[in-house]
Amino acid sequence: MKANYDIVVIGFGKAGKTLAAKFSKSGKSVALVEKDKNMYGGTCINVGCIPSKRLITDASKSPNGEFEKKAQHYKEAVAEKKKLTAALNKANYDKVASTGADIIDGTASFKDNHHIVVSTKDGNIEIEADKFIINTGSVTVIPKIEGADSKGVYTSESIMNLEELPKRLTIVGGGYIGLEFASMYADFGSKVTVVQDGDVFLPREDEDIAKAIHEVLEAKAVEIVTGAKVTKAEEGKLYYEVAGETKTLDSDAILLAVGRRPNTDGLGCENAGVKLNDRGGVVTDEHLKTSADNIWAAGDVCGKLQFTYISLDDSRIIWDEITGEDKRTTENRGAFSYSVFINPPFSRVGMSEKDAKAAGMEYKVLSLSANAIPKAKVLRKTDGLLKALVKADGTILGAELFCEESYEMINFIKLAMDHGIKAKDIANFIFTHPTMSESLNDLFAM
Ligand SMILES: Cc1cc2nc3c(=O)[nH]c(=O)nc-3n(C[C@H](O)[C@H](O)[C@H](O)COP(=O)(O)OP(=O)(O)OC[C@H]3O[C@@H](n4cnc5c(N)ncnc54)[C@H](O)[C@@H]3O)c2cc1C
Ligand SMILES: NC(=O)c1ccc[n+]([C@@H]2O[C@H](COP(=O)([O-])OP(=O)(O)OC[C@H]3O[C@@H](n4cnc5c(N)ncnc54)[C@H](O)[C@@H]3O)[C@@H](O)[C@H]2O)c1
Repeated sequence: MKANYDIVVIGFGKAGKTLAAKFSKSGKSVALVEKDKNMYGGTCINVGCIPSKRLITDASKSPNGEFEKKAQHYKEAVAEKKKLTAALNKANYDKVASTGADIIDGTASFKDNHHIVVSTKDGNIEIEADKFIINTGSVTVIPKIEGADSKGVYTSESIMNLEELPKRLTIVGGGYIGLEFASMYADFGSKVTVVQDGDVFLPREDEDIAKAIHEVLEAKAVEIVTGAKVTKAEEGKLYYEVAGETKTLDSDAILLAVGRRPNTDGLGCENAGVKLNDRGGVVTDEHLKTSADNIWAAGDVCGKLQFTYISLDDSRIIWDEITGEDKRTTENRGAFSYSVFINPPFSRVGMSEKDAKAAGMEYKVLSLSANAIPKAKVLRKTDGLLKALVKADGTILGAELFCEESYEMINFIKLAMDHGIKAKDIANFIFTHPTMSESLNDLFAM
């Protein structure tokens, strides 16, 4: 380890590991500082996307019959998930280390805009660098309620290590994590209740889509309570108020899923002239440069979109800026897409009908029931609804796909939108058969 580097990356997230490896391969001297050995590779592979999607996959294979059989299947799934994350953690470490970058185990804090102090198990070390990249991710928001840290209350991270399948699970929050875990634990065999603060279920989505998702969750016996003010958690009991009445929910586990906030605690940004917004996110320009001229920030820590693929794209933007190519920015990366991995998955790109109405745009809605798709019948997955929004000239404004394999199909539509491909081109595109994507022929027929 040296005391001086060209580039120091703080945090082993998606952007951080990508940039550390690329800059190191290009001949720069690079150090990557990570505070937790269990987090080599970041949130996604250790405690986020990959373990949750592995468990979601295994949940869909839960055996029929008595709860004990389901609980055993769940226990095995958790054990398998641990093996997968351990293997990925090692592979991520090896991949970066093999480029010659130094990986430093410790917690970094800025001393000024050219120096950090790293607190390691052997004491503090000071490191100087020409440039810094902040990639410290986000942390779970713990709501300010009595008993939030009591026994039986979990975060997404800790519940994925719980080996006993809860018979009854209460989830606070009906966002991405809340709904994915609701669908997953219901598939594993838990009786799930989701308690959320707002009055409207899935307020970001169109009403018909939210209704279709609600119905599918209800069919799995997931109960959704809206407009609730959660007040206390105690010995598995969740206390909340709805319409002025105090209610109690008994459960074997409570999952807190009310959001994640940028992780800038103790980073000493103020010492380096790096401005934060009122939610603690690092403020950047469209090149992801912070208010300090030699410091960039990528991923969840910016407090905007919290997705692995956005962190990866942030790495492209920073690479372009530092290497002088200056091509990609946060303004030109195209339509924003996402998938919620419930069963069936919901995926969206671009505008919803709600968005188009609010923007006062002229649009036409194209829709299709998942039940009309031959491949959906083959897969025995006929629940769902597909919607697309187009202008009169066939320009695609957005799509909302609630159907099996939508997480693959949505990427095709983003590509079409980013490259100005029109509805008629998709309506006449030759898809292989039988596939879920071929339904886009019918969906986009105007
Ligand atoms: C349960 C769950 C499921 C998810 N599912 C999906 C999904 O399906 N698809 C998707 O795209 N996204 C998903 N996400 C979101 C996704 O995981 C994050 O957006 C992404 O991992 C953020 O990556 P990042 O590059 O910002 O940083 P991270 O991967 O969070 O890495 C930050 C790293 O910085 C380290 N660190 C923090 N502070 C310091 C410091 N001071 N010094 C040194 N090291 C430090 C941390 O230990 C951590 O390893 C999910 C998240 C969760 C929690
Ligand atoms: N498939 C994916 O891409 C995926 C999956 C999981 C997580 N993520 C990322 O992780 C982030 C965090 O996920 P999340 O689900 O924790 O956050 P979220 O912001 O998506 O949802 C939080 C939910 O909690 C509700 N809420 C807030 N405070 C509450 C309270 N006191 N009581 C009851 N409900 C309350 C909100 O109304 C909202 O519905 C997401 O924003 C997303 O970017 C992505």
